[in-house]
This record gives sequence, C-alpha cells and structure tokens, in this order.
Amino acid sequence: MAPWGYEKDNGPAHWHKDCPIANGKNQSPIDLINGEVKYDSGLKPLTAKYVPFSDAKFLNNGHSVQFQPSAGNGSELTGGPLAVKYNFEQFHFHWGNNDTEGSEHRVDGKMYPAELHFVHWNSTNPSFKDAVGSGGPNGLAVLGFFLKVGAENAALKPITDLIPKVKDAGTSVTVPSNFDMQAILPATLTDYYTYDGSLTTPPLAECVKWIVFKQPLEVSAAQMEAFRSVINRDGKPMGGNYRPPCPLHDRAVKTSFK
Ligand SMILES: NS(=O)(=O)/N=C1/NCCS1
Ligand SMILES: [Zn+2]
Repeated sequence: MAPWGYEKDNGPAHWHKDCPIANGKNQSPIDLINGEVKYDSGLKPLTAKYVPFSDAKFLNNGHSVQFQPSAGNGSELTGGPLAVKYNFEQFHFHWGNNDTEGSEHRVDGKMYPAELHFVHWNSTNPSFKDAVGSGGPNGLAVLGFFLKVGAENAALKPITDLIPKVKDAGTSVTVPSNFDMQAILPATLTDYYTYDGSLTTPPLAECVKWIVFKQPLEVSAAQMEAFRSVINRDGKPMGGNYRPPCPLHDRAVKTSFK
C-alpha cells in the first residue's frame, strides 16, 4: 500500500489492511453525543505544566503540521482522569478545506473547522514509543481542542506564522525559544469529555486516554487559511486530514461537567 494518507486511494477506508486494529472496539475519533455521556463528579481538573523548549521544530510530516521538541524538558500533564504523570511529546493539527469540516471528534454530529492535539506519554514507560506499545488505554494522554473561526489566536500566532515555511512535506523550521506553549491552553482545564480510545492515525494503537475539551479555541480566518495552504506528500492541499468517527461499541464517555 502507498504510504497512508487521506486520499481516495490511501485514506481511512484502506488503513485496516496494514493496521487491522482499525476495525477494533476502541478506535478514535468518535462522535461525542451529549445525550449518551455520563457526568463523573470524580473527574478533577487537569494540570498542564509546559516549560519553554530551547530546541523544537515545527514540521510538515506529509499528513499534519507538528510542533516537536528534540527531547523532554519536564513539560508534563497530571490530574483529571490520569493516575500518573504524562510527559509532553508533541502537538499537531487536523483541519478541513472549508469551515464546515476538519475536526476528528464531533459533538452531536457537528464538526469544527479544525482540531488541535497535545500528545503526552505515560511516564512509567521508558519512552514515547514504549508507551504507544504498552497495551491498554493508559499509554498516551491526548488533549483535544476544537478550533473555531473568530478572533486571532495570539498564543498560536508564532506557530501559524511559521506555516508558510513548512508548506511542503518533509520541511521543518526551528521554533523560536521564547514560544510560550502554555499560553495556548485555557487558564483552567475544566469541562472535558474523556474516554478510552486510539491513535487516529496509523498504527491506530488502542493506547490513548482521550480528553476532549468542550470549549473550542478561536483562530482567525487568516490563521485557518494558513493551514489550508499546506501541501501533503501527494502535492495536494493537506486539508481533510481527519479520520471519520468510529463506532463507540461498549465504551462510556464521561464528562467533567453536568
Ligand atoms: N491524531 S493522534 O494524536 O491520535 N495520532 C497520533 N499518532 C502518533 C502520536 S499521536
Ligand atoms: Zn491528531
């Protein structure tokens, strides 16, 4: 199979051939149906502590654009549904070619124009790779933020301003060391959906504690257009790099809000 992607000949409907877990019972993303979720008063707020990285790249890997530090620096996530500390690994985006599509998770069937994923790995593992392969839903913790079009996002501007420099697959650029990743997050990480799922890209490992925030972040129309100028490994616009929702099967989606 040609390397996986989101085109007709290599998109989500093909992924099961290399990754049979694609048809598993704990796949992501899902449609978050408010009438079927269950409030859990035991879910505490999350705490993300992000330390500025001295050596991070912003890159185009052919299927997303991604902020990737060269090594850990003590940036970590704790609390919420998590039993242990998770180390920050990377963040990346999924988006559409117009404002009616682009997010991976949906809320009552509604898609947002984009979705931002902050990826963290369970610190009881020796590495990110081991955490992915550790089996069970606690290897990774991924924070999902919906993006909607509105005011310019000043915290994401240093990143969206770099997009023209990584327009083509396989390109990367160094991120200025004064980039403040913490500023992207809302002040308090409350009001989220959480469920056990998978990576939404191959290898689709069922190793993810998903934490999807109810409140979207805003980005400007110009920032959305920057994403839509990115080219994928087939030389086409990367927009549409989202997997459709997967069956919930017998999983429960819990919420930290009523
Ligand atoms: N979109 S996603 O965050 O579920 N996929 C990933 N693949 C490798 C690390 S995160
Ligand atoms: Zn993702």
